[in-house]
Amino acid sequence: MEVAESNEMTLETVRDSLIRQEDTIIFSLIERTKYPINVGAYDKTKTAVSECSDSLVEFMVKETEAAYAKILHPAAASINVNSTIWEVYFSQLLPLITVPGDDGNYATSAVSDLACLQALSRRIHYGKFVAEVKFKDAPKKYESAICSQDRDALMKLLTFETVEERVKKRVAKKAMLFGQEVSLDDNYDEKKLKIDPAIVSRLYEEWVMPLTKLVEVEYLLRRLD
Ligand SMILES: C=C(O[C@@H]1C=C(C(=O)O)C=C[C@H]1O)C(=O)O
Repeated sequence: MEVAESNEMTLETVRDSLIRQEDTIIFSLIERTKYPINVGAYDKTKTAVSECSDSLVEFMVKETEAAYAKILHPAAASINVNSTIWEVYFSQLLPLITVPGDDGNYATSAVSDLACLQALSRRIHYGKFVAEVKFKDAPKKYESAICSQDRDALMKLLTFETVEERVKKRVAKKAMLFGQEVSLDDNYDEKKLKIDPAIVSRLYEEWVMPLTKLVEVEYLLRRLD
C-alpha cells in the first residue's frame, strides 16, 4: 500500500477520513432499513443474473471487488477480510437493523446491501493506511515485534483505547442525529429513530474496530518483507 497518496498521510488525516467514513456507513445502514430483510435477495435459486450460480448480492460484490483489486498494490491487496465482513453483515447485522419480511424489492435492497458492504469494507481495509502511518511515525517501536512476527505485541502497540471510546460514543450520537424523523415542530420522537444508536455502537465495538485492527496487524506483519 505504499502508494503516492500515503506520502501526504498523517495519523490525523487518516483519522479524519475514518470519521467522515462513519457518516457514509451510518447513512448506508439507514438506507437499508427502508426494506425488510428480504431473504429472497440472497437465495441463489431466485437470482436475477442469468448463467450465474451466485445470488444477486454475491454477484454484485464480486464484480466490485474485482474492480478494486485492479487499483491496489499487490502486497496490500493480499490482505482481505471481505469474507468475514460478508458473514458478519448478513448473519448478524442485517437481522438487527431490518424488520422480518419480504416486499419483493430484491434489486433495490441488494443495491443497499452493496453500499453498506462497500462502506464497511473500505473503512476496515483503511487499516492498511492507518498501520502505514503508525509505522512511519515510529518504525523502531514496531520493528522488533515485526521481526519476531508477534501479533499480540503489534496489537498492543497500535491500540488506542481512548480513541476507541470516542469512536463508539460518536457513532451512537451520529446514528441518533442522522436517524431522526425531521419535522418542523421542535418535538422529536426517540421511538421513531430509523436505526438504534446502540446497534451502531455495537457494530463498531464488536466488528468494525476489531477487524480494522486485524488489518493493521496483518499489514505490519508484512511491512518489512
Ligand atoms: C484506527 C486506529 O487504530 C485502532 C483502531 C481504531 C478504530 O478502528 O477506530 C481506533 C483506535 C485504535 O485502537 C487509530 O489509531 O485511529
